Amino acid sequence: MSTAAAFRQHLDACAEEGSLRRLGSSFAHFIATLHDGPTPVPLLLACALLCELEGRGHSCLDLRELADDPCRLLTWPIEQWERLALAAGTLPDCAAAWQHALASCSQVRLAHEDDRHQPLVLDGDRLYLRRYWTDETLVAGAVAARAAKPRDVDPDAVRRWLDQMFDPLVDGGPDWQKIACGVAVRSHFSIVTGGPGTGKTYTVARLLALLFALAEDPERLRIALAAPTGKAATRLKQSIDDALAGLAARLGDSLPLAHLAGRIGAALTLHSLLGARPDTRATRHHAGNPLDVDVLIVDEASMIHLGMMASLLDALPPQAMVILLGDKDQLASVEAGAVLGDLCHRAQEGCYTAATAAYVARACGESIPADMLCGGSELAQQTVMLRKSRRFDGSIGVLAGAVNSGDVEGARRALKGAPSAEVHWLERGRPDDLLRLALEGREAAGGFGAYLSRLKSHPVPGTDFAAHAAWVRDVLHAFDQFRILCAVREGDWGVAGINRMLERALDDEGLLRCRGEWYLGRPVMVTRNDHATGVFNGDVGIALPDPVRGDSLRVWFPHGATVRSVLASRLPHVETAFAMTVHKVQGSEFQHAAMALPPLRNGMLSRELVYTGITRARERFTLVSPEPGIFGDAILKRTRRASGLRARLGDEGVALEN
Ligand SMILES: Nc1ncnc2c1ncn2[C@@H]1O[C@H](COP(=O)(O)OP(=O)(O)OP(=O)(O)O)[C@@H](O)[C@H]1O
Repeated sequence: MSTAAAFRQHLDACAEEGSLRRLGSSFAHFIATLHDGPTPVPLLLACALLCELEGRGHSCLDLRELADDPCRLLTWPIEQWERLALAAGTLPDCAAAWQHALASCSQVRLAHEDDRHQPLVLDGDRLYLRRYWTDETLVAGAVAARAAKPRDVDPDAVRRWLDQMFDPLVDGGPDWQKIACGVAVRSHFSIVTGGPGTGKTYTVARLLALLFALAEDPERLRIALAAPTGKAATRLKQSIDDALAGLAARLGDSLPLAHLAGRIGAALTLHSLLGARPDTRATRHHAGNPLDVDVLIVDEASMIHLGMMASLLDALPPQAMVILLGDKDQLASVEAGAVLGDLCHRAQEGCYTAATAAYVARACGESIPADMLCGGSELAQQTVMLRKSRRFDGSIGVLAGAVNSGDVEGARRALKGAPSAEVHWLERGRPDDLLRLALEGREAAGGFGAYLSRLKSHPVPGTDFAAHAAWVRDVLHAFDQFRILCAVREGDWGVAGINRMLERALDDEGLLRCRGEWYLGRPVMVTRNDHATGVFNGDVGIALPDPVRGDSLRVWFPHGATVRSVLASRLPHVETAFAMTVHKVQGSEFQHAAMALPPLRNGMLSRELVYTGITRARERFTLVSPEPGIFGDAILKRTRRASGLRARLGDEGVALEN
């Protein structure tokens, strides 16, 4: 048997025992079928590792890191790597040698060469699956071009309006919200990033008002609002409507803002905006059939994966401006890429040029601190980080800040609040503690108490539709007061186990009759997009009676200011949602969030995951963990995702910590 064939068998064995993704060994086999003669072993290994890392969200294989520190790259123990390396025989010993070994393979395209539809692309010391290289190239190109493409604005007019919209800061400047508006309005691409409650939507509402004020014909300005999930889209629209209503009152007759704001349609999910087609990556809107918009605002941009960002930018007409809103420190998308994190890589430092500072001084009346004038890419000039939280000025904010900066001791101190405090830690907790929190809360009518009591007051069948819809809205709202957030899916501390435990307890206590698959009050999360019923992955609804036929259960979902429903039996792809993974609650907030960390160190635990979980809590946050050390370990571990976006945008900066 040739060395290549023997190595392929070894990859199969690794897939069989679960140490490598099965897709990785299958892809290596596929590549071998395209090769005349025995396939070079480094190519087979690179294919398997590329797929392995793609499954963990990386967009490419970093050959430099593979050569220098494969265990760090793969987060494998040394023995696991050595076993694979031994089976591979002699491997290239540096990034240049890896490049050389791969560049001669016919299945690998060199980025600067003509495309012959090879499945792999080698770009410097990064190896890509073709699709990710194409997406990354498109995103980098579109972002750089749009950020550099100026809009024709009069800085003095911008200043006049901004001064009307913002009060001078009492605690000193700079007013980053004002700067964000001034900067965004001058180009076709911008980012407003900031933690929860820093005023991203407050700011973007002012930006919209500014655009109306500066437009020659504001009546014709086409504005679209979008977010990755239905829930985030609904929140965006609600927050923007509220902020515009407040601003309209402030601006009075100087701008017919209430009238203009009324013309902004509902916020859509990105899937709906782009016209995603079932079971394909194709969308109705693309460069050949662009979106019909002048201004696109996209919230919760940290959840957008590379492929989606590529589709979004491809579908934007050249004259449209796009503004991304999001928290760069939150968990990245489930799928490959950490696009917002990459684009905002230097947002903390600012990296503004003297020209930006001069524009900001004139258009916003603000001065950028000297230590932020280190110069940077066109994108850096269009990126503004909001730094002051208006919502989290108490313990939740202190905790989130400590976690975000990797300050384990500070985070531990912040967590040690009393049971009645905003933040509380059940060290050496057990799954039963989650049960108690869910059923009793930390105070009267906490946990799911409000939700369970609203459920009981359901109208009799045949009541008018409006009363039924009001009750459904009330139940959905009450359900959002509390949620259990899990880091993992499996085991006693995973969503499946905790949901089962809760259903049993609710049934035992006679609070819900959790018998069979569907029961009245079952909260569910959709796990797959279904165009036929119009529900999307991540949508959360509750099984409640039909308004007419009381014995038939429908699942009710929030739908803008109203509700919509689907017959429960038409929703095969759902799971119970008393407990949800932190990934799935991104874009949502709860009055009280209780986060469960599992007892074992797990690849899923990271600083971003803990930070995202904490910042889902509006008023109360409880951490339940059986092993105190896990929390500290988690916040010291940063998510690392290989990508070439930073380098392409000229914002590489410092290397990522582990
Ligand atoms: N400059 C300001 N002056 C007064 N209130 C403000 C200001 N900025 C924000 N707020 C208020 O702070 C709260 C949070 O603002 P906003 O919802 O815009 O934050 P956000 O960053 O979008 O939050 P999230 O990430 O949770 O969506 C809102 O009640 C908003 O009205």
